[in-house]
Amino acid sequence: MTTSTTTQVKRIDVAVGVLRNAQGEYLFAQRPEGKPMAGYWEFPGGKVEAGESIHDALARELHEELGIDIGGSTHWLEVEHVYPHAHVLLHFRIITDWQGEPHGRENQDLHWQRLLISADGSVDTPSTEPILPATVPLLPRLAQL
Ligand SMILES: Nc1nc2c([nH]c(=O)n2[C@@H]2O[C@H](COP(=O)(O)OP(=O)(O)OP(=O)(O)O)[C@@H](O)[C@H]2O)c(=O)[nH]1
Ligand SMILES: [Mg+2]
Repeated sequence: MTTSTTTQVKRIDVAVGVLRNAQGEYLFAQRPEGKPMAGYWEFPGGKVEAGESIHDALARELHEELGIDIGGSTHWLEVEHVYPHAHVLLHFRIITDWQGEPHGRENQDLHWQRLLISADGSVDTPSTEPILPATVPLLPRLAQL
């Protein structure tokens, strides 16, 4: 029996795919109804299952969510974030090589967006607002790659 009154939420590993096309645009997806933080935009991806590598989880998630098959993926960075609904460790990987045309297989809207840095150093993403809070601070770094 536990005597603690605090709720310990287990940290979840999430594989996140940063898809960049030949025009230098990045793919965003809108979280569908029924998921936590529905309506927020994100990079596609999802939870890593037991025994999976991050790359394998990403390949599976992008097939499930977008109907594409990725070639390689390159580690970019990791970010930890605590939401009311979850404590996540996000593993971002960059992908430039895939087969198939991404389409929303879970009724999510998709949008390819160029990342332009504005005068104050932030990135304008007018077509994909709001973006998940843990992902927003990474956009200026991505725009400079
Ligand atoms: N895919 C993705 N998830 C992100 C990003 N930023 C961020 O904080 N997250 C968080 O990471 C978690 C991703 O889990 P998910 O609910 O999408 O997982 P999933 O695709 O396996 O969904 P499912 O469990 O409904 O099948 C969420 O808590 C989400 O808020 C991001 O840019 N992309
Ligand atoms: Mg997902």
